[in-house]
Amino acid sequence: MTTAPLRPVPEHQRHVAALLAAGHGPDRPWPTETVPLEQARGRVLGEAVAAPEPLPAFDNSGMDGYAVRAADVAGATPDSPVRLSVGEDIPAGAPVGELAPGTARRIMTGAAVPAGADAVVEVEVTDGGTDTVEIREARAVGSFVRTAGSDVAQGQEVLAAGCTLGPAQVGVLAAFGVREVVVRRRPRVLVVSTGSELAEDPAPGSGQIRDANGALLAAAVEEAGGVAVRKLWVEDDVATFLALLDGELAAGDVDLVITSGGVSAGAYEVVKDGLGPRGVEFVKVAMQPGMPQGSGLLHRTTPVVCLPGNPVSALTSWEVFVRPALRLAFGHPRPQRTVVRATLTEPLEPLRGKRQLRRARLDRATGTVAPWGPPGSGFLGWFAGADALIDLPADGAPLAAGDPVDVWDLATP
Ligand SMILES: Nc1nc2c(c(=O)[nH]1)N[C@H]1C(S)=C(S)[C@@H](COP(=O)(O)OP(=O)(O)OC[C@H]3O[C@@H](n4cnc5c(N)ncnc54)[C@H](O)[C@@H]3O)O[C@H]1N2
Ligand code: MOO
Repeated sequence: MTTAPLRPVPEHQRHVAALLAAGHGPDRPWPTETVPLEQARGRVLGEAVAAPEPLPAFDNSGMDGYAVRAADVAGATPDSPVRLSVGEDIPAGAPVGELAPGTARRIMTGAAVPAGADAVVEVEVTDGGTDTVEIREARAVGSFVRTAGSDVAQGQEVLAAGCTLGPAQVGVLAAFGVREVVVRRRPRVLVVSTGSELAEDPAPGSGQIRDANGALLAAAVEEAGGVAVRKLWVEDDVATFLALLDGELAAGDVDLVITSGGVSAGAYEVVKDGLGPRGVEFVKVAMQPGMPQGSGLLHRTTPVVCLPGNPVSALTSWEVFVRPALRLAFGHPRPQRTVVRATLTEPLEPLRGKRQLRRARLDRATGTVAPWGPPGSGFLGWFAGADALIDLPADGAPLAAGDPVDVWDLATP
């Protein structure tokens, strides 16, 4: 058997990224949809939002105290306070009139500053009076007055297209009375697990296992900002597999197909045997885990990425090839995981000829990283206890405890 050279990881990353971005670009951006504000958290904003009104909408008090004319209290000191008669209270939410010259009005935080007032004196430097008030310190014009538009001016771009909507962004939209938001449509992903060993029954029979990859990849899709439209299983039968894919794609609601299993060198490689003749490319990438990979277009339009079946290989391949490419395609502002430099807690030996991604635990406080479990691709239990991947370049010198390494922080949003 001849062996083709392994494809370098960056080359396959570019390949998958180009595949997923095909058909989208500045002229044909990812489609958008309108969702209620309550469902917008975590979504990518589809178009910029300009402030429909100033924020705050009216001059209001930043303190509980007294609305005054600064000139009326200009000479106030603790030894020589100024006494003013107190007009009607201004609680927050109350409509407000004017401030008569030479008087003060009690005002609460957030209440509208009356016309004529140009400063608020906080209650702490007064005697708190309700008929008259003794003011013990002068305050400059504008003190504790939050002027209209001082946060966001009317018409100002408050959120840029392509940002993600977290609590602060959702909050500012609510402050403007925005009820619906235009967001990028979540990429719709069909997840297909392959393998006759996968049991549908709760109790697998002899030689059978449960489908871990379906749930794992559906969760990965959702975590990346996509939606796993359907999660299916198919046995190792090429005709059944192809019929299933053709039927699913006919529904027209799938942006990407992810398969797992059936891509290596065995006798029953359903994915490779079924999709190879349809032009999907199967290669070996210089990576461990995740060496065998497939990618191409189904029906000339829908990208398919075929991941290896070992669960650790499937998830690592997802992280390295699919997640960044998918997020880039639909315009997520942070397609990549954060990569940090951290100090190894124990020695590691890089592989010859393959880049290796080792499951690890990252201590973000101390900047240290501990390999977590063996390097083999069957150790899903160990992966479940990890929160990072140590990225070891191929052919590196042996690393000692205390050496710095690149680490992908899987906890990054
Ligand atoms: N002779 C060779 N054998 C293998 C090679 C090779 O180059 N030459 N590559 C190895 C590598 S590396 C990997 S990775 C695997 C990839 O295998 P496949 O993608 O063909 O996957 P399967 O054979 O179907 O399954 C592999 C392994 O994973 C389990 N599996 C599959 N699907 C699921 C699932 N949905 N949930 C849980 N576990 C799953 C499956 O039972 C196998 O144990 O090939 C090596 N072999
Ligand atoms: O390359 Mo495979 O994904 O290690 O086991």
